[in-house]
Amino acid sequence: MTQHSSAVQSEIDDFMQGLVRRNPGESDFHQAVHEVAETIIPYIQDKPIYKEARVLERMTEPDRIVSFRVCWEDDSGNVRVNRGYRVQCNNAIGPYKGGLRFHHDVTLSTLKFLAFEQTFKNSLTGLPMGGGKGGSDFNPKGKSDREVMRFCQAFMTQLFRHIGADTDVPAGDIGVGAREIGYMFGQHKRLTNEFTGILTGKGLEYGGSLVRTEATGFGAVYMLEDMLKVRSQSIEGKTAVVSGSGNVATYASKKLIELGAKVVTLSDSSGFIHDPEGIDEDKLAYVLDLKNVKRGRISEYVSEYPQASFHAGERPWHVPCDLAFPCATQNELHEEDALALVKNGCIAVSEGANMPTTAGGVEVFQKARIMYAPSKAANAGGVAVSGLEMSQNSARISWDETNLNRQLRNIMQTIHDNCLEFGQDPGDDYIDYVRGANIAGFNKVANAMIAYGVI
Ligand SMILES: NC(=O)C1=CN([C@@H]2O[C@H](COP(=O)(O)OP(=O)(O)OC[C@H]3O[C@@H](n4cnc5c(N)ncnc54)[C@H](OP(=O)(O)O)[C@@H]3O)[C@@H](O)[C@H]2O)C=CC1
Ligand SMILES: O=C(O)CCC(=O)C(=O)O
Repeated sequence: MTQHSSAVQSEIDDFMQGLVRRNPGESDFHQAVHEVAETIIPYIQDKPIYKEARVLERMTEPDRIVSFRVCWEDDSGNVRVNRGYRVQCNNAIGPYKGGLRFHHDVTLSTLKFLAFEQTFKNSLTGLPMGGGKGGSDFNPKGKSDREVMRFCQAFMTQLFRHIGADTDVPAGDIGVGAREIGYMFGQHKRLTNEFTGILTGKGLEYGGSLVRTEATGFGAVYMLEDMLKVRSQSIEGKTAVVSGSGNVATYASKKLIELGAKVVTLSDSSGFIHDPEGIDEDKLAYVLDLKNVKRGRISEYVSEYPQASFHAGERPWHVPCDLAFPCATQNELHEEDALALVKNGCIAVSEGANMPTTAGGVEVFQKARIMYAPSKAANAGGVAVSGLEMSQNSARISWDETNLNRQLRNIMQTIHDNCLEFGQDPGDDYIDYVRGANIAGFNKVANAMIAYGVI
């Protein structure tokens, strides 16, 4: 962690006080902005153009937030009411772009932090995409397919007037996978009588892109592979601890297994499984079926594979490993977890989830000088392939898997190299990927905002 002069520190403190005053009680949003302010305010000290244009103040005030009632009927004919949102954070470099989250814990604070981080992440991909995020406090867990369908249709009936292929292109996130995207795309088509690329993560039969399903998890592993390469190391033979058992966790595990790592954990919100023999391709296929088809719990893994243990209500970070991949949700890796990882010899962390490590945890990693890739860089592969899905939809073409895999690999390499450019001090071989990602992401958005004048 860089020590700032007292003048710079007081500028950061003043900035954060103003942000907290304007956005009371939104702790996730404060956390995400604070991490950026800590690196961008020192960076712009000798760049008056950004300070005079108050670029950071403008970037932390979303362009627009829409909130709406979502009213639907459950299978018993009861009327249910949820709240839907779309946070359109910044469209300086392209249409708003970012996922939709359906989870009972969703609040405006969650979506504002996600939309803010998305703005930097999308800029890092090098593709023309602004930042947005949306969702609802609807919980798909335990709902029938018909209930999920009726909710998705009701949600899109409200959202459709705010999105468009050149305006705002949502996608999936927690609780929104292929099934939900299908229902929402179908409803949009019905409402508008248009077949356009207004969502990404679509099925391959109706405008989806190959490699999008795998992209976030694969990308997080590619990022770590590039970080290890700088230290002349590789993934082969390393033990990896992964959290989550959804889209990102399972495809990160798939790529890790392919590259010769031993993946020993997966988790969900009820606890984690530890398989000391390693989760191989067959076991992972079981998990994919369990989660995506049967919609079961990760604890069921131990009935199928009795050598594994289930740890109810716990997170996997105390299991010794070389590599850690938090791939479940925000703030799932706390300071004491980070201390345990470092103590047990973990050498690198790549964040598949968005902001999974608390500020205290990040400080532990940085003080220990282990390799640490923050989410806005490490999990950008998903939105990158979403950007490629948008390109394919606009051109009405489909690229093959080899082409898309190559583009994803190149984008992750470029993100890594940009972090390196802005994250290193002369004479110090430590790479601060947090600073590197923030500055590289900031530059493009800030320069576009300045080009537009005061708007
Ligand atoms: N999908 C994508 O392309 C991208 C996703 N991300 C981020 O990756 C993370 C995972 O997303 P994704 O895999 O798509 O989502 P999924 O819905 O497919 O899976 C989410 C996983 O996280 C677990 N989880 C959710 N909430 C909690 C919680 N409070 N505590 C513990 N575990 C929890 C879920 O368990 P349970 O089933 O018990 O809820 C599930 O295993 C999120 O942070 C998301 O924002 C980032 C970039 C792109
Ligand atoms: O693919 C997308 O547009 C969204 C991905 C996403 O939500 C994320 O990067 O957090």
